[in-house]
Amino acid sequence: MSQANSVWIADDDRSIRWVLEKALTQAGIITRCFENGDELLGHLEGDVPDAIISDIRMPGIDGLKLLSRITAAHPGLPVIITTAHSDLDSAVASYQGGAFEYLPKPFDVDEAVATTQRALQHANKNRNLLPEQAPLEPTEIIGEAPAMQEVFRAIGRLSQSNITVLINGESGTGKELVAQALHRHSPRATKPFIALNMAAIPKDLMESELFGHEKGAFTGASAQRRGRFEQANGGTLFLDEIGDMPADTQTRLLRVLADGEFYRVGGHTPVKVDVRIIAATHQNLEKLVKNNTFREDLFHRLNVIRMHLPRLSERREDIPKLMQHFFTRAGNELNVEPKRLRPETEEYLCQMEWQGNVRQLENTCRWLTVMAAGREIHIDDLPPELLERPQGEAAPASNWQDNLKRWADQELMLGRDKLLDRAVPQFERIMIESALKHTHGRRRDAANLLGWGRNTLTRKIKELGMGGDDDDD
Ligand SMILES: Nc1ncnc2c1ncn2[C@@H]1O[C@H](COP(=O)(O)OP(=O)(O)OP(=O)(O)O)[C@@H](O)[C@H]1O
Repeated sequence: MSQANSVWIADDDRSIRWVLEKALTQAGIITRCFENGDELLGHLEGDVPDAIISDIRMPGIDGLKLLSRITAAHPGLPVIITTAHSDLDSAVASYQGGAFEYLPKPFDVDEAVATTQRALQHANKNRNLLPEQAPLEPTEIIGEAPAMQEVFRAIGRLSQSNITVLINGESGTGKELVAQALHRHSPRATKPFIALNMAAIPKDLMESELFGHEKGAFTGASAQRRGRFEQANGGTLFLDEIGDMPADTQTRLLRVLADGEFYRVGGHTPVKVDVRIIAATHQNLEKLVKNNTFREDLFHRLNVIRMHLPRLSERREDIPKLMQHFFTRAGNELNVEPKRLRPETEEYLCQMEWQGNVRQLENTCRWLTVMAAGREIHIDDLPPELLERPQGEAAPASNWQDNLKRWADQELMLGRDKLLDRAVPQFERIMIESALKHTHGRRRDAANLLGWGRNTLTRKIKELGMGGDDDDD
């Protein structure tokens, strides 16, 4: 099979085109230059190179649009984006659009050549891809919030490495999605990505699940079985909820990481593997180490690069886009037109807590796609559990004004009126109850604490139907 060796360059700057062409030709790469993206696109209809280098800003179609057109028409064709604005946004956008790499300008010529060579190697690998190991279906990661951009940047930076990564974040924040992206953008992309959730496997089966077993190793082991480590050989093993891994398994895992080999359960021959580990947890591993439930040495092995995924309520600005994305997906899956949110519904959903994070949001969109009658989603269409405060969720005492505001907004959005008629009596009732509790039922003292006269308090108690005899003083 021929080696990938041709690169197309789109840049409106003549000197850049010249420098790149010269350096790449010297490195034995066949180049072709275009002054802008439109010209390059035009030629793509007749011929396809092995890699593309494109500037981000050009007259006509810009580099990012060009990138999305190319990846749509030729998935797997590596595109390197060069940018004079090595700012976050463009880097993130190029990652999201599927750039192979971004080169901030002014770039070092040797670096540009090395990056191009890597892109060509990648193209070679894709060509030689074994049909049995299809690459993962890429799932777009939505995120414009600064913390998510930080995550994209890290994925970009780590894209050529095999380094161990530890991802922290609550359940449903997208840890597995990020682990997949790390894999897809790594030199192991064409090898397996195996995900395993420690919390979901019974303790006694964990070792056999990870390391496999020999025939007869235990009752029920009727045949030899390869474990996840062997399945992931050459690729990535994603260990979710690593904090739930039992102590014995932690010890074995540590040994595999140190030696690159292990024994199947009941086996005597070591099995060699080359596996990249990405671990994730919603727990505070440092705390588990302090409590002696997690091995400190294992923690240090895993904690090489740390990534944090914020709760959805800490990146509310992403909610509208995420919902749009999930509606489109659910619409496609169910073969119906994607639902749309009315502005007040969107506003209402944006201020919710989303304890289950992105997963809960995704499930809600799927539910709405099935259940909502019309194309537009009204607040009334929302599932009942979203219209009430979840059970057991107490309003934080220090921030009652925010909660009150949220309540008022919610009532108004639901089309209710005469809010004060309900809110003021409730407010007074709470104040009176607290004051009376504090004074063990002595009304005179309670009235003082509240700043009312004694008679006012008595009247209010009567009006509010709070009952009880005038018991005191
Ligand atoms: N930023 C995002 N953009 C698009 N989809 C997302 C995003 N984050 C999460 N999702 C989707 O939300 C769901 C939950 O994500 P994922 O399984 O990666 O979370 P997790 O943190 O690994 O959860 P758990 O710890 O409970 O396994 C998945 O269907 C995933 O595709």
